[in-house]
Amino acid sequence: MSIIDSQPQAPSAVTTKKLYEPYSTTPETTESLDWAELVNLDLSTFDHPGGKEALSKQLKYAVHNVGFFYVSNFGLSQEEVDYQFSIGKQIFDLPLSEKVKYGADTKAFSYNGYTGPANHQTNISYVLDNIPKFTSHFPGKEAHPRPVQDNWDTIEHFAKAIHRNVIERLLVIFALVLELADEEYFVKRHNYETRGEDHLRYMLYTARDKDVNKKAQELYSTGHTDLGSITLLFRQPVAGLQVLNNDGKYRWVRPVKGTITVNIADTLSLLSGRYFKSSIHRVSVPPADQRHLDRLGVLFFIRPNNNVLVEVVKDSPLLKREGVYESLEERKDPLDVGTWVKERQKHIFKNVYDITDAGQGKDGQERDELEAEVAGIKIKYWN
Ligand SMILES: O=C(O)CCC(=O)C(=O)O
Ligand SMILES: [Fe+2]
Repeated sequence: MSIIDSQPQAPSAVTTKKLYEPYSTTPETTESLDWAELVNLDLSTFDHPGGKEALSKQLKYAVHNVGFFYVSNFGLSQEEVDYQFSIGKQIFDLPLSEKVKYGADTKAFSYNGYTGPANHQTNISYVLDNIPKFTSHFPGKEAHPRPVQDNWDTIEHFAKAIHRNVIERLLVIFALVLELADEEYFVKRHNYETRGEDHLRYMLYTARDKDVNKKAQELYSTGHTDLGSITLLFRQPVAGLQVLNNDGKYRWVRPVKGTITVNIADTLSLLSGRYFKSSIHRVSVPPADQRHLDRLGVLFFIRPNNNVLVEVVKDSPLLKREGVYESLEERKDPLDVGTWVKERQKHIFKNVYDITDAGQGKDGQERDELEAEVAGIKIKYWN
């Protein structure tokens, strides 16, 4: 044996990974469900000559009419994605007493940290742990439970790779759809180092009893739109997510291996004069062959930087042709994203979580579509 072979191995990212078994993959449902037909953007073509322009053509219909799509070939291996699920599983396997030590400050309407029973007195059907951007504006790993602390560097690498490989590319594609002269228009407004309330979320829906599901009208989460720019969903093959189609019916969004499911959210929609569709979606109890399974997700909620104004992008030839500028309502006082996000989070905590969150709803209450005005902007939500 050579001297080199007998040297102790320096700890590396790979040895750290061996701390956990990969999250076991679940068989797909065998039920025939009414699946939504969504486009898939192959991001490996982005840098080819004419690649991003072709991708913007491919996405044009979906951003206006559907609001949901997939992306594939985003430069991270399946192993790296699976590992994120392992971290999520380790977090939720911790005893409650451990998780609540890192609870989100829900009184300040903050999302960052653990939210679940005991630090938030609602009937929510899921638990989550949110991690903000890896910038100096937020506390570091000490603010998160042990599995996050132990994997801090891996999570940071993952989050930043997603920003570079997926978010920034999609933001260029959106600018191309709007035919903007500056294809970096949205990228500049989502600068990683600038303060923003983006977060990575590990999220778990625990399988529930038949009776509880019935009381909750067979839903894990009621219809809603997300409030940021876009949401990315890494998914296990447990069906549940549904998108409201233009025909007024919910369709299932199939979890497709090797892809990320993406949906457009309210703030990006507002920046486009509501031309981009922020889709209403919800989470159903899974189909019969999967409803005994816990459902774990790894999600990214992306938002523009806090200092960005919530105002419609000027000089888009597409928006001009579509008559979007003519239909806009004047806003007198400017609104920045930081204020808008805070007001929306407050609204969600007060009106959605505290009144009826999806989990179990309130006895006998209908799930109504409601309208409200938050920071002078009309929104819809569902009880
Ligand atoms: O769990 C899912 O599939 C979707 C979750 C979702 O819509 C949300 O957290 O906003
Ligand atoms: Fe959502």
